[in-house]
Amino acid sequence: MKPDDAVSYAQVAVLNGPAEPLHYRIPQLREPTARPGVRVLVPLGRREALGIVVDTTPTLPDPSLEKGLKDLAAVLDERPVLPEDLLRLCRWMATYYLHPLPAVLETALPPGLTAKPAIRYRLTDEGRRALLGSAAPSAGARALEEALAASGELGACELRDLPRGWKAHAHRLEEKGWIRKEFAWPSTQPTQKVIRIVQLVREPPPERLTRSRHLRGFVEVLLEAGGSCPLARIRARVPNVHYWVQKLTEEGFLRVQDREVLRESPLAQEMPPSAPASLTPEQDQVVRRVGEVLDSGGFHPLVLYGVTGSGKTEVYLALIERVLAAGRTALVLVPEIALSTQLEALFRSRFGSGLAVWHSGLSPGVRDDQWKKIVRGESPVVLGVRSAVFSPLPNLGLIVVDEEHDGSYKQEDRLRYHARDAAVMRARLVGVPVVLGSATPSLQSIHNWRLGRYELLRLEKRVEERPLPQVAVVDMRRHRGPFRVLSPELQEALRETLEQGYQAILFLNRRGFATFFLCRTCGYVLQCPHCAVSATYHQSSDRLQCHYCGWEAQIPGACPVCGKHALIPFGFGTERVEEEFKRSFPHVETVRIDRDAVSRPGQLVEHLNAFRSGKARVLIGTQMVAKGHDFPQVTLVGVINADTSLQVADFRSGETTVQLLLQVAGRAGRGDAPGRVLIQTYNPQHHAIQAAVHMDYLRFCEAELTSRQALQYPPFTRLARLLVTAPDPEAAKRVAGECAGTAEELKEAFAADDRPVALMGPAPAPIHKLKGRYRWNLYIKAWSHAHLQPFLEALMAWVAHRKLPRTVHVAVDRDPMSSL
Ligand SMILES: Nc1ncnc2c1ncn2[C@@H]1O[C@H](COP(=O)(O)OP(=O)(O)OP(=O)(O)O)[C@@H](O)[C@H]1O
Ligand SMILES: [Zn+2]
Ligand SMILES: [Zn+2]
Repeated sequence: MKPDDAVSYAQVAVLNGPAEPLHYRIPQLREPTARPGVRVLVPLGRREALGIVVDTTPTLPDPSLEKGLKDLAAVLDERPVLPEDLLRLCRWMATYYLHPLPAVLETALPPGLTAKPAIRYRLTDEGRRALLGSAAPSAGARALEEALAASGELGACELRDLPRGWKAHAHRLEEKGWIRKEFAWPSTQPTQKVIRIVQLVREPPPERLTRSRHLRGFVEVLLEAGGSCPLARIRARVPNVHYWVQKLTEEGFLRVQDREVLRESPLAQEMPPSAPASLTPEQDQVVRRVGEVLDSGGFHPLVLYGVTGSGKTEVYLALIERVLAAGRTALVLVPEIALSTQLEALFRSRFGSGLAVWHSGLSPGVRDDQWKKIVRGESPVVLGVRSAVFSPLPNLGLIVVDEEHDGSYKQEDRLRYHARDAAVMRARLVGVPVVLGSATPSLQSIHNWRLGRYELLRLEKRVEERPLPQVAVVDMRRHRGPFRVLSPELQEALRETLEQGYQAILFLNRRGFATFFLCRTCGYVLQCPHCAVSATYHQSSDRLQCHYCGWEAQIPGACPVCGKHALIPFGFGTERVEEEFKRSFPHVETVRIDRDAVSRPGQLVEHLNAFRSGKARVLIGTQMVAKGHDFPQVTLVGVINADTSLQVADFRSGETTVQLLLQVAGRAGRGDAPGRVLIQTYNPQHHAIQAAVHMDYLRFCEAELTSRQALQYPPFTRLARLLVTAPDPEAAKRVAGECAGTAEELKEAFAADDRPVALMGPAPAPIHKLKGRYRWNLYIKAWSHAHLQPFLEALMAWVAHRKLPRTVHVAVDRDPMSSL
């Protein structure tokens, strides 16, 4: 029974329901009780929907809501699936990214937890006795009772076939305690794995052991295993094991227990725990400083600016060990699966089964199990990509964001969140330190350090006195033909490196063979029919492919515009690099890593292993190979075309180019031999390229910040993008125009209020058409978050009120990283 002062209203975010949470009455339910973070079933219109309780209150904010208020239909969890801090994080994200809260919660939870359960009714013992002879009031009720009496339990299929009236009766029977409602997640809840553990409670007397050889064998296996072991292990050595288990259990010598086995990441390797290396003085200093911060408690953002190969990972490990020793938990984010698989082996060797891994390469079943381990506190360390920021770690003590500058942390569809920013917010909500590590920290983090908001910690040297690599530029304006792919300088360097027995990485941020097909007669470029981008040619499949929507086609014999047979391939990607390399070095084994060559994480690990073991001597790849990897035998890195990221019309292109170049350069010389880097470019004097050559990141940042300030770009201002898309080009243009008109009016009102806001656009997005939808951008700039937030809220309120056609979408991209 509920005490009188108990809460009686729940605010529920209804999945696939309205953007705003709805109120429901909490009925005098039996256990479990409704509280924030649990899943519930609620009536919504004529259906029953799944929701998450986000708040409970004793009164309604507005008494007039009472009318028409409905009861929660069922509470599905005994313990919250979302702990309090995560719920707060989700609410913050819904506000900040102007995204419906139910959709945010759906992003935060593993897929298995957001599916709607099926209902089953089961007859209780009491019900079985009472039902006989009870008078059912309707045909539906009678049918329900008969069906229950016949089978004892009814699932969705059987219930569907019952005549009307059974629902109300089921409710009555449930109130009386005659039937019990149960929930099952049939399709998404993968079958659980269970193992049977046998435990020796006391040893059988020696005279019995001497009498039976099998019993002796049975007990020996158990004793060898330290008193308990999986039944399967005994079965392998002793016949008739079930007979013995039953007999010994009855006599009180044994105890049998079923234990749920949680599935692990398929990429995890079990390795004996490795002893931590002794830290370098620099590493030690950093660990001590963060240790102080951990001891004093509270939110504290730190930037760990450590050059490539300075041993940041070892610092993270030492910090995590401290956190674990204090009985708390730690979360480590990495930008990509490729990096997760490298760190996973290392982390596993230190933390064993205390490590949970989280990325999209895991099957839904494994993800559900990792989630369970985390919630139960069985995995105090979580390593994962972007969405791991939602790991339900209890008692969180530290968050680490590795390669914090990396653009992969930004999700570019649906909920357009930045996992690094979300991680910082989570650390703030929980009140713990957050370490943002990188050899090339984002300008935003450098800016926050200069403002005194973040503390900067540095690792200026590589471990073991290893030098940073020598970087040189190859001016590609002098080279023609195949030399445009591999310049004579790079070929010479490759030859030397391979002769000395070392390895090389060739980096190009474009996959495929040729990046476009041009008609030599009329100049037409073959395009994807669904996107306004040129189609890439893939030689391995001899087909054209769109890298944005996946469209594929044969190469047309003639130009679709002028009909001449004059189509020729231009530009090149990783596939062509591999071919050119093979032409010059036919006997050298290579491995290619890009999204064509590795379609699943298992393959990625295979390729990385082939390179690590030395079976492959040269690694060719896209940005998947550029960062974080630690291959000690690599002494040469070749950047095939440093200009690809400079060509992007974006105020961040300088920053991303330097970061990319320094990161990929940092893969060279991480072992005993020094490394060197050749950067092929058509813009040798560009300041971003020069900064990479001189490895002078901080000076680049100073210059770049000065120019950003002059131009009033982030991080000195706050930016949002309104992205309007529609299948009809006119509709997209019209709605973008209307949004801009409303934004103009709002701007006036804000200006009158001394809250200046600037607008840019509307303009067609650089990729004007994507997956069959036309796209328009409107940029909104403000000088503080406090001004931008209400502006965006007002604008989106107008959009919601305007009731646009269903096919037109208006999305907010907060702190946009991409202008495409
Ligand atoms: N104290 C130490 N003594 C000896 N070797 C170390 C020490 N700390 C780290 N290392 C080794 O140095 C190498 C580089 O370390 P790590 O991969 O952590 O670099 P990083 O700082 O993360 O670089 P990047 O930014 O390029 O990812 C690894 O092989 C690691 O095992
Ligand atoms: Zn043509
Ligand atoms: Zn396309």
